[in-house]
Amino acid sequence: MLPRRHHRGSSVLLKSACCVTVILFLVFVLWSRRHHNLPSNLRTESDPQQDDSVGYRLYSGLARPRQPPHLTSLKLTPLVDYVADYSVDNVTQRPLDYFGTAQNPLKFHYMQKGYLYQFQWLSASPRIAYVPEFVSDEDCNEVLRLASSQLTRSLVEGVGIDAARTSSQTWLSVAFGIGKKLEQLAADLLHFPVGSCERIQVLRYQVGQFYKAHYDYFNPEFYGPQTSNRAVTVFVYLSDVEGGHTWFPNADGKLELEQQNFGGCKRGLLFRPKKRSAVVFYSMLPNGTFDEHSLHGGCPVTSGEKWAATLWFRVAT
Ligand SMILES: O=C(O)CCC(=O)C(=O)O
Ligand SMILES: [Fe+2]
Repeated sequence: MLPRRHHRGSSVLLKSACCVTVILFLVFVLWSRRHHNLPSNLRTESDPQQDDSVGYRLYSGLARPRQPPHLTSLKLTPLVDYVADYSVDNVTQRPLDYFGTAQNPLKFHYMQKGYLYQFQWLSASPRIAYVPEFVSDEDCNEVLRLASSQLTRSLVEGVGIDAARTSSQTWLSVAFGIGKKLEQLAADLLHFPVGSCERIQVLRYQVGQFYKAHYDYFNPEFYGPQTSNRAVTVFVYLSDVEGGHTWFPNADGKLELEQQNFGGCKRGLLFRPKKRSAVVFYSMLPNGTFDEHSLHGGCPVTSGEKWAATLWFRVAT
């Protein structure tokens, strides 16, 4: 009898141990599913440790990852220009359908004219990519040196001075010097021809200054017929600052216009200004029409100065 009792006792113990292991395993699976594919710089709204120290922040509610299975092998494999392999986008003349999402960024490196880019596709609607190191520190400083003595209050196109936009700014020619270099870098990245970039806008936001959500594209409904239009914006951060995120409220898939609501900056996708990095976003859909999801703005700066350069690339319409 004794050995049998002993046996029963140890089997109960074994069963409990199994249960505990299964429970621990389930807890681990649930935990890792929640954190799977979330890079350390990306937190969802429900995460109390919201931290965008590396550059961008995601609020929950974005569309599910839309990554074709044949692309999984592309992630983080260096030094290959994958771009050549995929179907072409009418606006950029570059391949389409290689987007990731903010939850699951599609990251790759590629060489372009001697520059090694790390490129991350974060959103398909609107189409947004992030380039963590787009320009050098020296390039940023050179733009600031040239721009800082020439600033005037920013205007809103077709309106003039407006409470929707409170920054200061100046313009850089793309014909020579650092302006030419920036255009060349961005054109190489986008595969747009040099010459399709407008003169470069250099912006300075001081504490409390912002740019309410707007479109870069000139909608012919409001601005009349356009012979060319802004297809894509390369927004380059030239300083580190607190606040001043670039905000895409409709990157959560909902088309709610928030021009009037700067209590916003709490939905969609936000990029923390990080010196040397760039956000690339498209105002046009691949078929050349206007993308309503490309609504974006600059959130108020909370400490320091936000400096940035805007490069708008146009296509004929
Ligand atoms: O300041 C920002 O983050 C956005 C600026 C912008 O949208 C623009 O220059 O068109
Ligand atoms: Fe803009």
